[in-house]
Amino acid sequence: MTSVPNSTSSPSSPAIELRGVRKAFSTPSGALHTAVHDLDLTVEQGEFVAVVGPTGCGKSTTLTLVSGLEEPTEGEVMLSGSPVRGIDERVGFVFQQDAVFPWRTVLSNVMAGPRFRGVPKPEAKDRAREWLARVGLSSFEDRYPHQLSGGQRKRVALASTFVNDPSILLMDEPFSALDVQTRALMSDELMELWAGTGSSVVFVTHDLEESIALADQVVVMTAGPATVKEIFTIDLPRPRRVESIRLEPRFVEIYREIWSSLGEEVRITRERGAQHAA
Ligand SMILES: Nc1ncnc2c1ncn2[C@@H]1O[C@H](COP(=O)(O)OP(=O)(O)OP(=O)(O)O)[C@@H](O)[C@H]1O
Repeated sequence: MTSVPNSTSSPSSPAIELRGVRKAFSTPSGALHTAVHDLDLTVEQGEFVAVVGPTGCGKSTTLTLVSGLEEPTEGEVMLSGSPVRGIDERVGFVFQQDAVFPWRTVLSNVMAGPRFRGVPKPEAKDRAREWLARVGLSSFEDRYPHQLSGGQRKRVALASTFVNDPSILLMDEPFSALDVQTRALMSDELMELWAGTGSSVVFVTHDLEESIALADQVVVMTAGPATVKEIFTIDLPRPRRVESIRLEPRFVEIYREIWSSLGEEVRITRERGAQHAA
């Protein structure tokens, strides 16, 4: 997989654009399985977009296409106006599993990205320490990942991503392994870290409350193979705090609206599952 420099980017183009995208995988039996089809999606520069949809519909596949880890079978994926060709240095990832090196200290983990990108060691260390301070882990820099809590490991993963100054951030259920309270705290921290970076975020989640609390737009995908069913603009003011905003009447109203769209797709997926089981 090649790493592509960002010399052809255009600041006026959308950060991410998928046009008429289809992705089919070949299955072990030799058949083709279409994961996403007719997918058109635009994420503007600096926008936070959450993607929700029933299980197995194609949300992660959509992210892997944007990341350059997979190529579309049909259609185009563009980042800042230029087609995606392999993994792009402008893109940062945070997944459900913590992408940390278990044999490296916290500081060394956060320095890894800048070092890989050729930043001299003293500067990489300064930048890593700055981000560790932002995520409240300055006094943990000499620990190893196994000596941290799940929330702390997630903070290391966030610091390790933000330290590379990504213009695009792809997040695939990053907080789903955490307990409910830590999850809400991490969402608040993510919003604080993201504010002012100008980066565009695509955040995949199963949690509709989380998606509304975080995003500018919530994209509802259909039962698989996925396409975009509906896009909801979240007109809640920022800054937001997850625990208080979810009690606001407007939040509850938005939740109902989106659930009436998403719930239908979830039912379709469940019924299909029941038919397979029958
Ligand atoms: N590499 C692959 N080879 C074959 N099929 C795949 C591959 N990756 C994904 N799929 C299939 O494509 C479909 C979409 O998968 P994907 O992981 O994108 O769904 P998802 O919406 O992220 O699921 P979940 O919500 O459960 O995490 C599924 O039916 C899955 O089995």
